[in-house]
Amino acid sequence: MAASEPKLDLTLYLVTDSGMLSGSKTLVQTVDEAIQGGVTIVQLREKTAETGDFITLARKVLKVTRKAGVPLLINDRIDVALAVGADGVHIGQDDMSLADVRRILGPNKIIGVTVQSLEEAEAAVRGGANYLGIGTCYATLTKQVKVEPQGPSGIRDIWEHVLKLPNPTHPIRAVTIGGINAYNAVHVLDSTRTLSGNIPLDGLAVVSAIMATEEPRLAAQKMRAQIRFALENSWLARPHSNLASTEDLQVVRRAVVDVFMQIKSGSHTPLVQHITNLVVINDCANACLAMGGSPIMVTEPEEQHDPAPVISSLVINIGTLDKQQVVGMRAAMREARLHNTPIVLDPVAVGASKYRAQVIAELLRDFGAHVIKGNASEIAALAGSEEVKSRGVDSLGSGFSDPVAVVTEYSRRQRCVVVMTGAVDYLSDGRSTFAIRNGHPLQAAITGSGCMVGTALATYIHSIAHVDPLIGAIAGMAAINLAAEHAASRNDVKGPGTFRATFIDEMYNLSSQQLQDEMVIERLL
Ligand SMILES: Nc1ncnc2c1ncn2[C@@H]1O[C@H](COP(=O)(O)OP(=O)(O)OP(=O)(O)O)[C@@H](O)[C@H]1O
Ligand SMILES: Cc1ncsc1CCO
Repeated sequence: MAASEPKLDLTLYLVTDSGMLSGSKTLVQTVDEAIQGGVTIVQLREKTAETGDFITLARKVLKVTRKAGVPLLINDRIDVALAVGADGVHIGQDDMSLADVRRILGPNKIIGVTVQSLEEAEAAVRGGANYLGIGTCYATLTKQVKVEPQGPSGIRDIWEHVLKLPNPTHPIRAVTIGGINAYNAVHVLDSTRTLSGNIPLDGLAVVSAIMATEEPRLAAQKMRAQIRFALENSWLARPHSNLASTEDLQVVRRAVVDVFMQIKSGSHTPLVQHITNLVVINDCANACLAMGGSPIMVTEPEEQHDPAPVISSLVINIGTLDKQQVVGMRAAMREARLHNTPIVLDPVAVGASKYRAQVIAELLRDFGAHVIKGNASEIAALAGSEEVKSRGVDSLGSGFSDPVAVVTEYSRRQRCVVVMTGAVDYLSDGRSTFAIRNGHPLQAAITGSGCMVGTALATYIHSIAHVDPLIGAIAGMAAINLAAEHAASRNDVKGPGTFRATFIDEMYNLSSQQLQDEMVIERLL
């Protein structure tokens, strides 16, 4: 590329659509302000414009992009790109072939290609595309799509595939497109990281998130902040779980006790939002308080926005699911994602009905979670295993023959911490896997002991930026199980009823010294 031409930076890629403009600003103003807010590359897409009008518009936009040193690509129309001297073009599968476009534009222009399958992606890379627009991530009104939205995991499959191609002639870059906004940006970037190597996409492409707002500069700034978080601060971006992955178990134990101490000492009181089931809601609120957190059970969809900035962590538990509750869960998870608030997902009885399975699949596709916690049958249902069956909310039988492989593999696939409860609890972030051998059979004799584990995890994993989710999860799991052991050993506990009340007392009484001395933890991977 000639020195005077702008550098290809795909971090925040704006695709225009003049049909979406809010009315108060022209397309040129919108692009200008969006660039000031942090857009790094612009594609002018005018599907219905007459050639002359398209060229006039492209010249005006080019002035703005050149001033900012940002590349301008023209969608589909090689003639328009040539006429105005744009920096390149973006083509789809139905447009002129990549080889022809390259021949016409020469080696120095940027050519991007929309790809929707492994085959299309491979062909575009082999044909010398400068970048791929991998789509469609989510359903959108912007463009009539012929292929079903693939969700982040489908996008990741394509990204992973192209990065594995032997001997590419140039570095492979890619963005994804389709329904991306500031709410899902971090989730999309996190969950499209390759399974081998943890390599993120180069950026995200947006249309309506910027074009349809009154404040394109602000919208672009928000997107940039989210992309920066995902690429630099999300726990998947950090040299991940460096604490949990140290060989020295003493280091892990100390980190766990530190996380516990922060809450116990009162130096931090996490505000733990729950949208949980009707059976356990009161027990979970009391457990949260007893551990040093502050519970807040906000469920109404319209009410999710206001408290969101001060929520420390969010528990989503589908125990007594109803349609209206799902709307509230979606609104809460959307806000949590915007604020990078850790989400603990408890897929209660997910194997019991197709409805539950569908709700969980959609929540995971659209928002993901930082922690998924379930008993063996719930994890089996999610991971697509037939090995462990459920009966209602309970897991049947003795569990998996290889629980470590199951939790580790599922955690890798979901890009989150997975906690599988039972007589032995397994916790994994996909790289390190631990067992916790604390707890008491009386926990299985009261309802909601699994749901209270969700509360405990969320209480200790109160900040994605400051707490390693696996360390926080170990702290929550060990603390609640030690409380159960202490309660069960008391003379005044005569059975499940007195155990239930005493269990809360012992969560309140547990000291960091007891955690340190009595936690039975084993590294399995
Ligand atoms: N036999 C046992 N020995 C020790 N701890 C146990 C035993 N059974 C369950 N637990 C503990 O109880 C807690 C809940 O785990 P469990 O697998 O029973 O959850 P669950 O089936 O989801 O519960 P629920 O549906 O009642 O909420 C975990 O902390 C686990 O360690
Ligand atoms: C019994 C029960 N049914 C739905 S949720 C719940 C609480 C334990 O998971």
